[in-house]
Amino acid sequence: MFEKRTWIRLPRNVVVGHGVLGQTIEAVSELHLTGRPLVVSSPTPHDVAGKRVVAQFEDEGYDPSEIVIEEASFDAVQRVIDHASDIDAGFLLGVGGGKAIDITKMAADDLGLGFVSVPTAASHDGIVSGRGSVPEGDTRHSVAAEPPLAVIADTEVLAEAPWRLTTAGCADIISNYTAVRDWQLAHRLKNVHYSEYAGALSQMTAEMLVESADSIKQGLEESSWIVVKALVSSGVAMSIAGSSRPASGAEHLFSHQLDRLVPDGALHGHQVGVGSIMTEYLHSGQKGKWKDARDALAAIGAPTTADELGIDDETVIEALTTAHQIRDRYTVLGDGMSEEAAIEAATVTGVI
Ligand SMILES: NC(=O)C1=CN([C@@H]2O[C@H](COP(=O)(O)OP(=O)(O)OC[C@H]3O[C@@H](n4cnc5c(N)ncnc54)[C@H](O)[C@@H]3O)[C@@H](O)[C@H]2O)C=CC1
Ligand SMILES: O=C(CO)COP(=O)(O)O
Ligand SMILES: [Zn+2]
Repeated sequence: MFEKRTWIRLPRNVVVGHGVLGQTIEAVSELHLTGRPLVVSSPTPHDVAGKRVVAQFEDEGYDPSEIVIEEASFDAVQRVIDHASDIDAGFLLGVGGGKAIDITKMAADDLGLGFVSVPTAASHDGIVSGRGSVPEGDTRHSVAAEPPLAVIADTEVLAEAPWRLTTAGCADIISNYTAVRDWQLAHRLKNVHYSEYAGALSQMTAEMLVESADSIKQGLEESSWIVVKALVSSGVAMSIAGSSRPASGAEHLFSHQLDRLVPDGALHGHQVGVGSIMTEYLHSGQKGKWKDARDALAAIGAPTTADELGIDDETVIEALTTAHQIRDRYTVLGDGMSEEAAIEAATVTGVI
């Protein structure tokens, strides 16, 4: 008997391009969201976009409220939930980088309210996904949450963000290669469900980004356009899979572990990029494709070494040898790397 079922949740409106922040009300009103909007952001995104979003709602006769959060934590999610309840919010808009968007996504999910994603940086592929990612103690939670009903990605805003945020977004996409390899490995060894569509979409997204590397240049708004479309595509792959598997393998475990060891370390995308050079080596050996991963990252100006991440060699080795513990996700790291093997992988690939 045929019993397969799937339920793919996707945003209804994905609005990308020059000046689209000015269409926020239009994109939202099409969704029939009612009640008070709550605009959630972090300090800089509040200044570059959050204030404008609030002003637009005021001009249109809504009664918006705002809250600025400083860090990604379950406490921050709770503060947003409490504030939303106090003001009787009708829907939430997350304005900012990955952390502000994840916090808002998770709060809206808990409250059962609509959520709109307004990225101010093309720095990660959570802008569209139905996942929220929050650290807690020794672990990292990647929790299912309703994806945004709408995404409003203004390339004018994204292009004015510090360039390193855009190269981080590129690296988050380039890491899809190793994420998919880990997923396929887990499928073969552990019978983890693998979606051919999600895997192929994720891989193709990385290929298209790498092929466009020559057009991804600082100061070109076109670059934000290319990167944000890749981030949307990667987020859709996660939605199809119903997990972050297509975009998060051992290179992400490595990065999450670095976040614990060095809380104010490097950007998420940059860390996963460097991680993917090493995990590609673990998959395919010295003569394998790790150089392609490194060259693709170097071509867009993303870090390829521990030094460029600003993280010391010992911490990289500690993160590599302990990354498998951070969550129950089978990858090429298996049940852990020995210190000698980690040093070998990091040295051969030039990471340390
Ligand atoms: N839910 C999901 O599927 C995914 C979640 N993530 C999560 O996202 C987070 C990483 O996101 P990031 O954006 O890298 O970090 P982030 O949210 O900390 O932002 C990095 C910095 O950029 C600043 N910033 C943002 N926009 C700016 C602008 N226009 N101008 C000036 N500064 C600006 C922020 O204020 C912050 O200081 C991690 O927690 C990661 O786990 C990443 C990928 C997928
Ligand atoms: O960063 C992500 C995909 O790029 C999300 O992955 P996690 O599930 O590992 O948080
Ligand atoms: Zn990521």
